[in-house]
Amino acid sequence: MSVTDQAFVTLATNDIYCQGALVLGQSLRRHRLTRKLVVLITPQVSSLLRVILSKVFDEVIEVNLIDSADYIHLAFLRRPELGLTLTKLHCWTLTHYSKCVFLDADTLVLSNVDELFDRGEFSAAPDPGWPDCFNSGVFVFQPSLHTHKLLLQHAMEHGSFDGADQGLLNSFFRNWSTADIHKHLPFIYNLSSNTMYTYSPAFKQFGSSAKVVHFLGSTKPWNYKYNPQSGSVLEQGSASSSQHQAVFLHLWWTIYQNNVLPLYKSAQAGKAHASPGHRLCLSDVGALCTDSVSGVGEPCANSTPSAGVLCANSPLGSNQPAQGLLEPTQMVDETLSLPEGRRSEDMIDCPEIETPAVITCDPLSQPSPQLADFTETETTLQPANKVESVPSEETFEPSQELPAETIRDPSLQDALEVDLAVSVSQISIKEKVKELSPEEERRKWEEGRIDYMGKDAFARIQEKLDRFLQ
Ligand SMILES: O=c1ccn([C@@H]2O[C@H](COP(=O)(O)OP(=O)(O)O[C@H]3O[C@H](CO)[C@@H](O)[C@H](O)[C@H]3O)[C@@H](O)[C@H]2O)c(=O)[nH]1
Ligand SMILES: [Mn+2]
Repeated sequence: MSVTDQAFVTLATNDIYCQGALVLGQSLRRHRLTRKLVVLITPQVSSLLRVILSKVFDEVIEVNLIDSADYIHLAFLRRPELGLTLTKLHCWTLTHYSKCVFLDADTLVLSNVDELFDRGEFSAAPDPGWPDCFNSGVFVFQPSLHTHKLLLQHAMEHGSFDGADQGLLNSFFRNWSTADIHKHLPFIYNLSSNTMYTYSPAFKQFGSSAKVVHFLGSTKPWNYKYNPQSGSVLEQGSASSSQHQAVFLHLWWTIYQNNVLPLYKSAQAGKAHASPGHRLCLSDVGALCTDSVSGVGEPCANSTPSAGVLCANSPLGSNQPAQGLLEPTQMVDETLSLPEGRRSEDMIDCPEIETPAVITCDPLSQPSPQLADFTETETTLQPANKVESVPSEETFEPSQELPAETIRDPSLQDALEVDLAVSVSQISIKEKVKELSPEEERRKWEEGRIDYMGKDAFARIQEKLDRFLQ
């Protein structure tokens, strides 16, 4: 039974978080999806990723952070650090749905969660760090322009105690912890991956019923690398993960490999029809690199969104699935349900992306991956080269208050585009290193945005000086 006036909603403000949104979308499709799938994006998201998102989501809706005509703009001028926060709040504008479930792009759905739609606004699960507050990574809400307006007003008047949406929503829905126990979602609907090992016995007892896992915190699944041959997730740097978490990380990467990467391939196949500016290639060394011309910083109205991409400024009224320009070509398992109008015969294999014949650890093929006996999994975690890890500077750190002078208008933030490196033995998702013009470099320095760990590191500067002095 399909319910067209209810939806699962997520948010991705850049191409890196889009990877998470794609895995989340595909994980929802694996479990008898009966609601619409919606992703909110901002202008920073490249046109290539818009096309790919439109293959998984029924609606790809661009929301603009800055709208000079309304009070959001004014709010931003005063409280720019709430940028991402307010973007999440835009989900209340989806008034063509009667009820929605918001899921962070760093969540992964493990089984059908339709029963969440039986709950009312505002339902959420306790935050593991402070259980009298809810975690805003999974919540049930009722779209309403009135609530949206009240939330923005609240943001302007009171700010947010953690500088982000979770603090704001907790102070707005302040009686959540006491008023109605039905609005407390069980923890299994938002199982934070980093708490699994802080209370292991509980995880052992209840972990098998987990329905949504949340990779909360600064290290996201896409910060790891994956060896498709051995089925191992390669850990980066000093970040450690528990054996429990390893199973979920492995599941994330398996979905990424099987259900997301082929979408890039099909985008390549159809690029002749897509807007110019995309580049998707397999280099000599077997790396799959993506390139695109994104409408960075362009206002919604002036940009030319890809087919299937709606603008928040445009009338929202269509319940039609967003149809991309390209034929859907997904390499998925039979249980995966496709959006309306998409035929499973369209699925093709992806020969260039070399996948191993045997994946040694495939939790998807097990009856219940989350039930797996962890001592039996072959998932291994190995340290990976830290230099190649995704820089974490753009990662959302809720507790981290940025000094005011380094905060910029979020609509002007650099687009975070991805470099996918896919070889027989390794898949990695990296932020694309962009060559900046000397003017851009200078602007970055003047704004205090100095890459101390990277190209502006003292050792690099010294190298340059040495070369100059030779
Ligand atoms: O650059 C970014 C950062 C975040 N997001 C979106 O915002 C969500 C929240 O960010 P995330 O990095 O997932 O934050 P968490 O590590 O989960 O931290 C906690 O704190 C955040 C700020 O209060 C809340 O939004 C989260 O729900 C809460 O779990 C993401 O999942 C995305 O959907 C982006 O699209 N781009
Ligand atoms: Mn999150």
